[in-house]
Amino acid sequence: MKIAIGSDHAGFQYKEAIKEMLTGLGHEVIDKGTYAATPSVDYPLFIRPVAEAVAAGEVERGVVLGGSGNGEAIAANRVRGVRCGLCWNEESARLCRQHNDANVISLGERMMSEETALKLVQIWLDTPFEGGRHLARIQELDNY
Ligand SMILES: O=C(CO)[C@H](O)[C@H](O)COP(=O)(O)O
Repeated sequence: MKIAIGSDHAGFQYKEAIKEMLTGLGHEVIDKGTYAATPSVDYPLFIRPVAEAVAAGEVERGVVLGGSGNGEAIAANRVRGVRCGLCWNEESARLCRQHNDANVISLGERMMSEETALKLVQIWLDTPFEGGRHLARIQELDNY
């Protein structure tokens, strides 16, 4: 799968770890930055390109990271066609695929261990969308 990834300074360390894991699993990863833990940078500048790549179909999925993941999810969801879920545990990662067909995941590096972050990305990648009653709901997001 082709996956775009981006973070600010606060998500940089996990971005690198997730990138390594995804590459090891055979995915093609497009890194939209930031490219170092310092200096401090503004997350919209690095998250927006991930979301736009997903919306344009250049990649199938996107991973965004920051300190909390909140602003990163907000930034990604400003792009039409993006459904970004902020995830904090295994169930939230599973549900954002099953119910929301989330094409972008947002994680907070200051909120969880690196091991958890890697696990949540794996779950989000492996879990299919349920469809059914959830299909009309996600369609209404764009049709409203
Ligand atoms: O999670 C974030 C936005 O939601 C940012 O990573 C966080 O706000 C950065 O904080 P600081 O400038 O204090 O390092």
